[in-house]
Amino acid sequence: SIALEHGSHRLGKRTDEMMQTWRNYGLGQFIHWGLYAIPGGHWEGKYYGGAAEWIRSWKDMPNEAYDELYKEFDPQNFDPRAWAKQAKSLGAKYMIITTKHHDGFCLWPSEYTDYDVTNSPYGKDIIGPLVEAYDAEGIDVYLYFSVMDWNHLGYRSKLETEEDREAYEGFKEFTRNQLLELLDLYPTTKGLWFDGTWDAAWKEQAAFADKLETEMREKIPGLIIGSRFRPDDYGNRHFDSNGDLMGDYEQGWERKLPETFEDTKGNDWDCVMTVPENQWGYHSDWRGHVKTSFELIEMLVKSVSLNGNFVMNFGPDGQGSIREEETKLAAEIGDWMDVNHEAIYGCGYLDWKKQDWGYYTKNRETGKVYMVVFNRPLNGALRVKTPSKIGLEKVYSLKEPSVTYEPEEVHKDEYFIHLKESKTSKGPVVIVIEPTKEKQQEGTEYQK
Ligand SMILES: COc1ccc([C@@H]2N[C@@H](C)[C@@H](O)[C@H]2O)cc1
Repeated sequence: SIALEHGSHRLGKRTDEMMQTWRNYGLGQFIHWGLYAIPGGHWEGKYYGGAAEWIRSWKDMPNEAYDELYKEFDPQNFDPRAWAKQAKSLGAKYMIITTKHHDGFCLWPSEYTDYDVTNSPYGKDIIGPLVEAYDAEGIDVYLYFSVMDWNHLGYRSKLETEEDREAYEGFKEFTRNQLLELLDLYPTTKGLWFDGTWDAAWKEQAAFADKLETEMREKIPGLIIGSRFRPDDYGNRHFDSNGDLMGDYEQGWERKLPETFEDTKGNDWDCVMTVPENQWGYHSDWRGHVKTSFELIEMLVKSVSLNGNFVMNFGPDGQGSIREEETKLAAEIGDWMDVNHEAIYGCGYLDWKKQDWGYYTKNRETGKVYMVVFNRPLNGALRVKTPSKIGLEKVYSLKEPSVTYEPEEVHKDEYFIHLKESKTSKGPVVIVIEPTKEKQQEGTEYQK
């Protein structure tokens, strides 16, 4: 292997309490909110087809016009307790909030820049009340932070001249100051979700990022930081030059999902997902495919079945309101979670053969197996193939445990479970299997 000073510092998974808690979340809420929500994907009557939070990079909108928007930021409808209550009913166990997106505007009162909420008409901290409201609902808070910062004069995407390098040193110090400031101001933060770290300039900062990550972890022991923060000695991110995972979990699944367990390399991971095809910040005119609650529930279940967390994005509008499409989805998904959360929280991958009817999840604590059925077979028979020596002790409906099933053994270690569930149930049906304990191989019995 290649000698690295700033590569992965840990082989294998973190097994501490905070990471176990993270692993068992299942469902999270992403919130993208900032100045970009004011134009909402339009400028001077023109429609912007890109991601709304990237409108500053649109040729039809001058940077100067965007950079004046902070003078209009006054979200009188902002109600953090309402947001937190909605997230609770959705069933989210954690929330990731954009403290600073690529535009550099800070939703918290930062000592290190004037480009923050205190200099907007709104004038008050946004992050603090959000952290408080979500903590009160028992939803863990994580802070999204973009290293790339279009507002800071020292930011560079690449370091070509001596002047670049000097300016960038100031930018690095500014970045460190802001991150340590965030952890001081919001000490109940459980982790950081980094973005904007693909630039060549940042990829040269292995030593700086490594030291800073260590400092942040010292400030909040157990802090959870994904693979997207630091580059290794050769500028490799997510996986170091030896192929080992950087950070505590893989942060590579943005608007896409792994297909197989092999795709996850057995690591912890999260998938962050937009409701439309590609809008994180508020866009007032969603075009193209908007996902239904069935699609989002399937992505959630698929994520959990492959040992990942699924983080659904919300983009509040410029006044601080959650749009009606997201409110409707939160209610629909929440209704399904009310009945079926046992198949999500604390669950993960089960190594039984994947079947066409849907996904298995396994509760890590109890060993209970959940069949989440998205595709009812025409013959109503759900095929289950277990590893040899594992039987199906008890099988019943999660929603109505009095509805039990007698599996029909159709081959060795292969069964049909004949669906009885009423077709009226909205969303996928979940069947619980309590598998028989693996029978001891002969001779392995310890002497009594
Ligand atoms: C270069 O392509 C992208 C795509 C999306 C992003 C940001 N990551 C998502 C989590 C959103 O914050 C999006 O703006 C950045 C660069």
